[in-house]
Amino acid sequence: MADKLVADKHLRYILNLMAEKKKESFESVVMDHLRMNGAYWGLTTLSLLDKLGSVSEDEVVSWVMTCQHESGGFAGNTGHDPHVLYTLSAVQILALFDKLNILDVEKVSNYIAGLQNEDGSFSGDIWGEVDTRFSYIAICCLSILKCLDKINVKKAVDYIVSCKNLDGGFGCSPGAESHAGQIFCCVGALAITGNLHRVDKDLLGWWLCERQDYESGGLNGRPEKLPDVCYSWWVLSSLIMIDRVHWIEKAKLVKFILDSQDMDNGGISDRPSYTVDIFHTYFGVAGLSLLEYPGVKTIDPAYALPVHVINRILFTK
Ligand SMILES: CN(C(=O)[C@H](Cc1cnc[nH]1)NC(=O)OCc1ccccc1)[C@@H](Cc1ccccc1)C(=O)N[C@@H](Cc1ccc(O)cc1)C(=O)NO
Ligand SMILES: [Zn+2]
Repeated sequence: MADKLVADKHLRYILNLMAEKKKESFESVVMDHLRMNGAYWGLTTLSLLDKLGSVSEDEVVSWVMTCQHESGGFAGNTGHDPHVLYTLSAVQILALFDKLNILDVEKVSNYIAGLQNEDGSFSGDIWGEVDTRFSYIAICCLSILKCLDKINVKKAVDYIVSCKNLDGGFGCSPGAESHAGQIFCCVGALAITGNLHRVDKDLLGWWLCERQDYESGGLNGRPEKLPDVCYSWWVLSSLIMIDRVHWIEKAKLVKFILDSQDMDNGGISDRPSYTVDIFHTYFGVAGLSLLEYPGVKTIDPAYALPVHVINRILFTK
């Protein structure tokens, strides 16, 4: 049982992973093709713990830039194919280091805008898979780059609203079942574009607060599923964006996350006494940030970046 966040252990866990990356033994962290996402998860966790200064900014930034494709999009690793998933992670990493100025913003924003379809939806890459995940990624990325005017926001919003279900939730496409991850994407995109009035906050708030497991205090992603630390982010950020976070028991959720830590070697797993990974370490710390845990910097629920980073981007020239 844990009674506090062992931040120093998590710091050491992440720095070891990054050091391992140098030895290219990447399998132990996240699959090679997800490396850009893994870097975003690790670096954002460091930033939330106010330890971003522990890594070499030049080394990280120059590696990120080796992943940019001629199309303007970013790949999950050097030489891989570009995809919006990795393009957002790359832009978020540059934002963390206040290095957006090194980007050819025109090229990156054209890559993303080029993936909007006639019906307002977005494809993830040139192969055309459509999913509301990609709507969120496109809107979040273009908003950080201050280029939302490059897409048809009205059509994008109308497409997202067409994915709203009778339970108040959202799925990956029209008629697809509600899932907390997709709900985060749709609510986040609506929040960024100032369209939260299109959400039925009480109906959705009810579906979301039902995700909390009475026994463990953890949150699951769908009815009947097991609670999982990463839903501390997908469900909680959605509840905060629609102003219904008081409908869950925060203290019990804090305990669920703290009990999922590896107290000796650092890292957080998807539930108590399982194997840790960088993905759940990030979403556990981000969840604690949303729960205002002491010593963790505040994260923005829509942009999934520290609030001081968002303020620097959106409210400076
Ligand atoms: C691709 N992916 C997932 O599918 C995770 C898997 C999982 C973790 N815990 C339970 N399942 N699921 C996930 O992120 O679900 C949230 C979500 C679902 C749909 C849309 C948006 C978010 C994880 C990676 C992962 C794989 C396997 C084990 C742990 C992490 C992932 O990269 N998630 C992305 C979001 C995402 C989600 C699903 C995708 O098909 C692609 C991307 C993310 O969080 N980026 O910052
Ligand atoms: Zn998980």
